[in-house]
Amino acid sequence: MIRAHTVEQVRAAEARLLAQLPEGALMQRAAHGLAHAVLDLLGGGYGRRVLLLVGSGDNGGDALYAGAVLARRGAYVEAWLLSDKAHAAGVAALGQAGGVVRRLDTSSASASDYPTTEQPRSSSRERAQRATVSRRSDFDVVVDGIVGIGGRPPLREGAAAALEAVAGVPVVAVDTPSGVDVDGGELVGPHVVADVTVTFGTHKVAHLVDPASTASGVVHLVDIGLDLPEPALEALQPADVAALVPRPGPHAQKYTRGVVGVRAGSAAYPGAALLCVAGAECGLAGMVRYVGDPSVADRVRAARPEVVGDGRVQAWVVGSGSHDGAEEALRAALADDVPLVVDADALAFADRVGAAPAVLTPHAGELAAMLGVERDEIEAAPLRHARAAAERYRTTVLLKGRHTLVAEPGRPVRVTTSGTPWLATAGAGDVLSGVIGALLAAGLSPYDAASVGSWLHGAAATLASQGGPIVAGDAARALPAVVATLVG
Ligand SMILES: NC(=O)C1=CN([C@@H]2O[C@H](COP(=O)(O)OP(=O)(O)OC[C@H]3O[C@@H](n4cnc5c(N)ncnc54)[C@H](O)[C@@H]3O)[C@@H](O)[C@H]2O)[C@@H](O)CC1
Ligand SMILES: Nc1ncnc2c1ncn2[C@@H]1O[C@H](COP(=O)(O)OP(=O)(O)O)[C@@H](O)[C@H]1O
Ligand SMILES: [K+]
Repeated sequence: MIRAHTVEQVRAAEARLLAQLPEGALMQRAAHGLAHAVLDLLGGGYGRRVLLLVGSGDNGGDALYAGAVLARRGAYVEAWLLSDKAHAAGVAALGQAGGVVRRLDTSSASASDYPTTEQPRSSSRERAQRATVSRRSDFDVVVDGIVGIGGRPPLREGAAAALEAVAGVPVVAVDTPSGVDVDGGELVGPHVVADVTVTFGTHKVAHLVDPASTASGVVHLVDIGLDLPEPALEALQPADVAALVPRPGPHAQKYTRGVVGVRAGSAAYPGAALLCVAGAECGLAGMVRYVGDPSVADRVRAARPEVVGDGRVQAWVVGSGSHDGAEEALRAALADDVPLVVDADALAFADRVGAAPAVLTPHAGELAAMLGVERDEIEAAPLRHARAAAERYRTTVLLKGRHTLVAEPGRPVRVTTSGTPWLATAGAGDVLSGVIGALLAAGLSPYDAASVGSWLHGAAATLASQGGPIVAGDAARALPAVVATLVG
């Protein structure tokens, strides 16, 4: 499991640890982890050219101490101090290791004000090294130590101008890309876009949740020994999914494995019925029933001979492509008093679900309609809105997107990091609702069914895609192979 904690949780854990350790020990752990990640990225230290952007807090301290390690490994390291309050001991350490420190006046900053070739007092060895640093774009890497968990977004003007001055150089962010909303994962103004983020102790919400996660690049976690409580957010990993995926026991029967019923599709959208059934037929439940318009039911049975008609089920999937039959389909499903997946057209009636165990599966547009806000507000703050919807409906809400979120009152939000943008294709959501229904029928809780189903759906898309285009049915067909690799 990958876990992410809030700034407040990290600070509390850090305070407990600091009380037991010699002064500065924690920052040294962080700085060494950071330096080694930069060395890995650069393939070594000698002859490499590193620029540190240093803010006023401990985030800058981490960058400066890491810079000292890199300088001792033979790198040319230059620090631009963006504040006159930069970490004093870190500045001294970098100087002693042979690094170059520049104090910048960020009050009048524009990108063109930043240093290019001219260098301050220096030894001949330093001058010789620096001769290779002829243009600002000649740095091999920028280490973003502007702000970490102490930052309040957006980035201040001076820091933003410094960034602009080195645009195009790969960036390693210290702890978080500076300027992002660390706990909310929102982007509210200028911020760093990192290639790699080296974080400490635990992931932060912004590393996993969109839109901020797109600014984090590859996230590398350095263990600094924090003892942490239940996280704010978690991302299932293959081993977690494998532990949760239902398997038939030696004496399994189709009924003990669970029966999933599908009330989806309509004469207007027969394909939704086929795709939802294809997801439900991933093999994780014992049987699939289909109930709907007779012409659609004929097509489902023709395509899928295993599918049977109405009868007892352990879970219903309702709404994908149901069109104007959604309200009636939801009413009929609710009458059975079993867990259900409420998708697409049925989401307009989500209030009727009441206390029934359920997974609501909106995309951003559907959630916008449910909450009475604009779609772009959901896209700018998916975590906030997924949580709000889970509270409003008192149930499990799965908000679809690049990093799908599963929110349930009182539980860490689960974020799906499997998948590929090729999955953004018509009907993919219908397949997802079917898979989640199968997992509910097999006995998983709504929270586990939603997060495991979403992970499998993303992994199946990646497997089917192989880096190229797919249609929704391709993801459905790849589901059994994904499950096989997990449980095999
Ligand atoms: N908490 C922990 O467990 C650890 C923290 N460490 C480092 O310490 C960092 C936190 O340090 P601090 O609490 O000193 O805070 P930061 O260094 O993250 O930032 C605080 C400083 O940045 C300035 N600032 C705030 N918003 C800004 C903005 N939008 N633009 C420019 N400047 C802004 C503030 O004036 C403040 O002085 C972590 O992110 C991490 O890098 C590590 O050294 C080790 C362990
Ligand atoms: N950029 C993306 N990267 C990865 N997955 C995506 C992306 N955009 C959408 N998806 C996934 O594709 C599916 C689309 O579902 P949905 O929007 O309901 O489409 P439809 O209504 O056509 O079935 C969801 O599972 C969603 O998480
Ligand atoms: K940073």
